[in-house]
Amino acid sequence: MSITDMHQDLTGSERIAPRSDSPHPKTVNTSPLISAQKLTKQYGAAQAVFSNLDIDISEGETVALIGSNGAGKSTLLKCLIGLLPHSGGQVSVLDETFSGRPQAAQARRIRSDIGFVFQKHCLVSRATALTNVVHGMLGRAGSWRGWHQAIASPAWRQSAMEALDSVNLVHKANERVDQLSGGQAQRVAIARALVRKPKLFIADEPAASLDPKSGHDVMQRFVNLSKKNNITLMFTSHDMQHALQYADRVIALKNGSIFLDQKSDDLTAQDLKGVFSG
Ligand SMILES: Nc1ncnc2c1ncn2[C@@H]1O[C@H](COP(=O)(O)OP(=O)(O)OP(=O)(O)O)[C@@H](O)[C@H]1O
Repeated sequence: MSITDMHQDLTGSERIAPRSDSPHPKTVNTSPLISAQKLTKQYGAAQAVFSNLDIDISEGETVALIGSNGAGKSTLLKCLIGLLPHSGGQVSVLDETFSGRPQAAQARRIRSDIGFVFQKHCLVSRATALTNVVHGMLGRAGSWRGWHQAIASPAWRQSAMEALDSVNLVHKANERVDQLSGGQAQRVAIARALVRKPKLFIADEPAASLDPKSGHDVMQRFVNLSKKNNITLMFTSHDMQHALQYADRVIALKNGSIFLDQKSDDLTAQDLKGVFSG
């Protein structure tokens, strides 16, 4: 369902019921894993993308970041984990606190606790699913062994197989990624992120390239894995159904500010209407 269709469907203050197979209810630990105060980002001399944002994300939460094209979702994700320097304010993430950009050692520590999943899965298409999952270990000590499953340690290969198992793809371990469907490839990308045993998943439009059925399948698996392993998940999405159904909490950016920050269970159609209007 497109955003436009959803807006037409959602009228008044009608509540949006989670699907019966939704991962709700959720238990959420209260210690903040990410905390930003007065976060501001400006590219060069352009108008600030956002200003003075205050955000706290608790350990174990699943958070959807929504907003129109250009609202600043990807920029915010990157600023929150120090991949992009911010222009004002302060960020604490994974026990590292910085203003501007993290120091090199901080950046390494932060990155080592994050599993990334992107819209275009960014896998090596001519390599097997197993080798791609082993690639998740690149950046770890002795990581040259992460270039190919054949030179990976037995422990890493075992972890990679377990990660593939958790996305039900063990039977595809030795198939090249370019022989897999889009949904299967995205599940390999999730396994590659999971094998790092991260504390935080950062996912930019993880289901945007997929058809609706595969998109739901990938999101369902992704959220279930996050909950099972107590991994905090922040994902951006243009799909309101995904945001409502799979996130504990929805944050909407609009005109450089936080337009809405609510538990998904409490969100009404009326709340959502304004995110994309005006
Ligand atoms: N590297 C960059 N240099 C300059 N401006 C940038 C850069 N990256 C993003 N921007 C600008 O920052 C604003 C926010 O972009 P961003 O990609 O964060 O938005 P978004 O909400 O993720 O958009 P979309 O939904 O289209 O992916 C846009 O105006 C964009 O043009």
